[in-house]
Amino acid sequence: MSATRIDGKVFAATLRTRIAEGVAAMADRGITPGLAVVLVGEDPASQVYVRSKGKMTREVGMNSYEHRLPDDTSQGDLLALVDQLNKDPSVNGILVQLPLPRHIDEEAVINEILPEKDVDGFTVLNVGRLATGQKAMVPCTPLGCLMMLRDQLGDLSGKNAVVVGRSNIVGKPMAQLLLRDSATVTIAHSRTQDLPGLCRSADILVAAVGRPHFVKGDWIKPGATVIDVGINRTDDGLVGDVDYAEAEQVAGAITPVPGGVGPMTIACLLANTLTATARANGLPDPEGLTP
Ligand SMILES: Nc1nc2c(c(=O)[nH]1)N[C@@H](CN(C=O)c1ccc(C(=O)N[C@@H](CCC(=O)O)C(=O)O)cc1)CN2
Repeated sequence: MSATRIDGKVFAATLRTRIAEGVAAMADRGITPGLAVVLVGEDPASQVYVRSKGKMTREVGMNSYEHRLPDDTSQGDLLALVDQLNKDPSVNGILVQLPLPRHIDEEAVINEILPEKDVDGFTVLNVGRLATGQKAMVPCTPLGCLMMLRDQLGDLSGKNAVVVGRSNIVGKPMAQLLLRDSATVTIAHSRTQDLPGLCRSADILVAAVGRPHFVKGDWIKPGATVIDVGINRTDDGLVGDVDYAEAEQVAGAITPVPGGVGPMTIACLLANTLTATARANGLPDPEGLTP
């Protein structure tokens, strides 16, 4: 039997409609959320993502501020721009597009962003808040995965979840979010023994390793929900970390690539910007946009 295809494009479009309604409600109070996106260099994929972020920000009624800097921008100049955005009251969210050129210390730049404007949820303070169950800004990709999982499965408590990949951007925060929903969580990585066997124990399998078609059909428990975070550019086009053709024969539900997790990343960035704006203005968190 073929798995249910979890359509991230449709899910993200619905989410953006709700965000636009939240933005309209804020406009009634004279508030317009503002998102600043900083791109350093000319990485082609990053350029596409940043353009798309700007377009969708404007479409939901927010102000979009784009800062495109040359590849040889110094770390000092980038930090100065982040400081300027930190101080700008019209900017509620700041995102520095990753990856940064090699001569720039990514951690230093990210941690320069004020935690309350850190709509990526990458600063040490937000990471710590998420890990300790406090109100945090939550990284966009795992937040999008969580929304799709809850929509698909309802209550996640007691489910066995395996997250393959331990990056700061996806694997670790994904595991924290699943744990917060009382799933039993294992983080797997390159040194994990019997990875196929471990994956076969998962009711929820999240693949975030950055290796094309790494997870095979016979690694999947029949009926499991599979979330594929991979975005790998190959000669055959864009493919995920999961061998979709094999996996859909076994899984209960699965996200495709493209059109699965990817579109949710930008929708959740807008959700976080709305949340940051609400918090900055002493308003309650918008409903359904935070974990
Ligand atoms: N500061 C950040 N940098 C990066 C992040 C991030 O969350 N914050 N994530 C990724 C890139 N990314 C957003 O920035 C992103 C990746 C993919 C998509 C997406 O919609 N993908 C489509 C396919 C699009 C394509 O053809 O490339 C899909 O999967 O359907 C959106 C955003 C790294 N950097």
